[in-house]
Amino acid sequence: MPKVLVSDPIDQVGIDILSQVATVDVKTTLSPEELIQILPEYDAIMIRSGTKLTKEAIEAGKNLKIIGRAGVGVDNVDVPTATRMGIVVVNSPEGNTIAAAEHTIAMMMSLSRFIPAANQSLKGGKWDRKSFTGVEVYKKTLGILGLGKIGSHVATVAKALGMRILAYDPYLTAERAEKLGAHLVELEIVLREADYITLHLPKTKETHHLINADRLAIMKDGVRIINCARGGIIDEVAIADAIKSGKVGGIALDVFENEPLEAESGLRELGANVILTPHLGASTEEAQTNVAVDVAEQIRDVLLGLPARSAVNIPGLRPDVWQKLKPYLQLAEMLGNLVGQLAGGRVDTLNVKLQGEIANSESQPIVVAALKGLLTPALRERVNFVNASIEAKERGIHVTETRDPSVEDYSGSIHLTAHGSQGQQSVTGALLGKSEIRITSINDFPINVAPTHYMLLTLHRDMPGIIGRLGSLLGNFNVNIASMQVGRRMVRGEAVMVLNIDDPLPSGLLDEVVHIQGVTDAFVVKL
Ligand SMILES: NC(=O)c1ccc[n+]([C@@H]2O[C@H](COP(=O)([O-])OP(=O)(O)OC[C@H]3O[C@@H](n4cnc5c(N)ncnc54)[C@H](O)[C@@H]3O)[C@@H](O)[C@H]2O)c1
Ligand SMILES: O=C(O)[C@H](O)COP(=O)(O)O
Repeated sequence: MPKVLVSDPIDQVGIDILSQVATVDVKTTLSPEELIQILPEYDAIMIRSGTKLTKEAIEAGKNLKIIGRAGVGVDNVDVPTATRMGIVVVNSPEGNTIAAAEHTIAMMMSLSRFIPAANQSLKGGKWDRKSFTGVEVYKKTLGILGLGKIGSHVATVAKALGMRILAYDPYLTAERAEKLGAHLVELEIVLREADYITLHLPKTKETHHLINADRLAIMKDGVRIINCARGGIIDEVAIADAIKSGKVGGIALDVFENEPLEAESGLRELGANVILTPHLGASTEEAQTNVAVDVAEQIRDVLLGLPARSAVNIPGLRPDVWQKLKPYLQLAEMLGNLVGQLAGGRVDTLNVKLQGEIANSESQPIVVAALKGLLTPALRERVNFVNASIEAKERGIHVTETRDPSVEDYSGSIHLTAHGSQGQQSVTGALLGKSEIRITSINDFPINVAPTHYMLLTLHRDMPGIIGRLGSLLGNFNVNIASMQVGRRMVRGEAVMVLNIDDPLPSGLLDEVVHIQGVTDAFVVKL
């Protein structure tokens, strides 16, 4: 049974799903060193934001097949290292959207009405009404930085509260923003005009300290800022100074540059207009059930050899799409392997052409499967669907894609052309029925061959006696021929012959095959 480590608190429903297929160890208090020590034992790990999967930790996880993040942000996972090691990284992109958006609205209302401070005062024995006169959000301007899933829900709710919404998101269309009742504008306009600013961006190099002293300076006096996205998008020193100077009227932070927030952090010292929560955005019963089910199901599926639906480092496939594509993925992988072996030396370019009904399908998984096949002779089990593209890129293999829905020889077919140090080779394959794989052309010679483990291919002149001479040669070396096919474009012209053989070709025999009169080239293929 595979082993799964759960290293952050995850809803029991997720553990139950994992237990269907794996031995599950829940260890939520591991130090980074302890994690590195035990990670080699595990096939999968399920985490939240608490566990840091650094390069060193992932490299220690020699047997890891999948990292499951029960939540959205994968900034605590070194995804490039996981990808290079062929480890799928999955998350739950939508499971906690509503929870995080509602926490944001709660933060905005709490900032406006001093609810946490008033509560603390009352419980401290006071009846102080004067200190806690708030402001209304109605008719105020809310600036949303990042109008993705959470930002969009915040916009919808804020609109219903009567707010004017400005949004900054360079990757979004103005039409999408308008549909949400938001005006898409430049960052500077949001900063200058908003009464409230809320962040819903990923943490990236560009968003690091997006809110810094210079940007705080151009904001409206008394602006209130909410960050339920990621620590580090706001410069914490700059914002603390802006609170102290009165430039900023209030801040509500759920996330911090360092988590857990240091005991001695200056943020803890600030007054009633500063609200801090310990990364609670996703902490609702509903969200925790959603993300646990979402991610545990993906870990279970990957351990069973099925695809993940929301992988961040390979194209995720819905089960129905995967069912349809699966035989084509096998076909593409076989063809990639075949064309790579025919090409022999270094391959510089691979063209993947999708023909017939498959031409309108999602191409990326098929391209990845072809690359996996192409690289398998060199990399063996080191290459998989996760790292095939990156391995190909690192080897300088340029991939092009074309589509031709008009090809009707078979319902759907895949044509691969490899250019490399030893010239150009091409192969085509199709499905017979729903899933039987056939090689249907080699270097544009039409054939119809079911691929087998060992094959011998010749390029030769179509002339009497050549098949007999090849048959006798193999017979003399005790190589059994299972089937044979010849493909030619014209009588007595160039031809290709494919022999399915039961045994590997003895060493040295290929040279003798090439020396048969009329044979111009020969290849041994092992699939
Ligand atoms: N506090 C929590 O517990 C909690 C819970 C869930 C998500 N999150 C965090 O909230 C953030 C948003 O999550 P989401 O699910 O809405 O993500 P999302 O991917 O749906 O939305 C992010 C949006 O940010 C935009 N964006 C990216 N780079 C940008 C840039 N440089 N400037 C402006 N916009 C940019 C994208 O175009 C996208 O529309 C993430 O950082 C996520 O990790 C926090
Ligand atoms: O990115 C997320 O999903 C949130 O930050 C939630 O993090 P958590 O799973 O640690 O609550």
